[in-house]
Amino acid sequence: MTSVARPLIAPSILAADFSRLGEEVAAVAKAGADWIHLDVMDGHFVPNISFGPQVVKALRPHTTLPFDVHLMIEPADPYLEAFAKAGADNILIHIEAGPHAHRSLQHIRALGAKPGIVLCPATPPEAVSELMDVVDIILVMTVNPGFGGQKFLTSQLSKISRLRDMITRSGRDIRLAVDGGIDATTAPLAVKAGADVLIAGSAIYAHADYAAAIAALKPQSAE
Ligand SMILES: O=C(CO)[C@@H](O)[C@H](O)COP(=O)(O)O
Repeated sequence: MTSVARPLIAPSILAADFSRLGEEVAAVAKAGADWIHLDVMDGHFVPNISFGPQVVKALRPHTTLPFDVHLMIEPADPYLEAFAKAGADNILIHIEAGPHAHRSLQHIRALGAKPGIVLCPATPPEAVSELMDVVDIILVMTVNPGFGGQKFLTSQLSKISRLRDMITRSGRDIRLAVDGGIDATTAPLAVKAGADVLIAGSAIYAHADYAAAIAALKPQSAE
């Protein structure tokens, strides 16, 4: 297994208080977050609905941190430009959400955002092997997407390790993110397997002290 020091922490606002989203974004930024993770759900690709580009745009003035926008929508292509214009820095699409991921990722880069690809738990790491030259971020879902507060799937740890090896072999600077059930117990497992971005909703927003919650996700060796 590979160990990656100093993982980035990206709070998922899905677990925030939606009646005060702007304040919630600013609060985690102040508490030491590195990115803000925004989950976009369409009620079709995943069985839940969250928000669209207007909310991303409304939140943009509340922090200068990068916005990591995870599109759980199918199709994604018609909406890429709207999310880029709304202020998304990273735009991530699912490999399972359409046949032309390569084209979509190139489009995201042309829009001026960093392209990312997301894998559901059932998808093998090799599914993204032909995309290594066009992605800046690979996101391994450690739960089935659609809801926060689910249990971390330890079955995904070997996938993280294999993707870390694929990234090393590519020679490219690709971030390897994990999302779903990340807390103080599972974060070190994901980092040991090779993850360098930890996305967490409940483990941060359900905590009274956001700074302490973010610090608790950082492995001791990364302090
Ligand atoms: O994309 C998703 C869920 O589909 C995640 O970003 C969750 O929002 C993470 O929530 P926790 O598992 O950390 O509560």
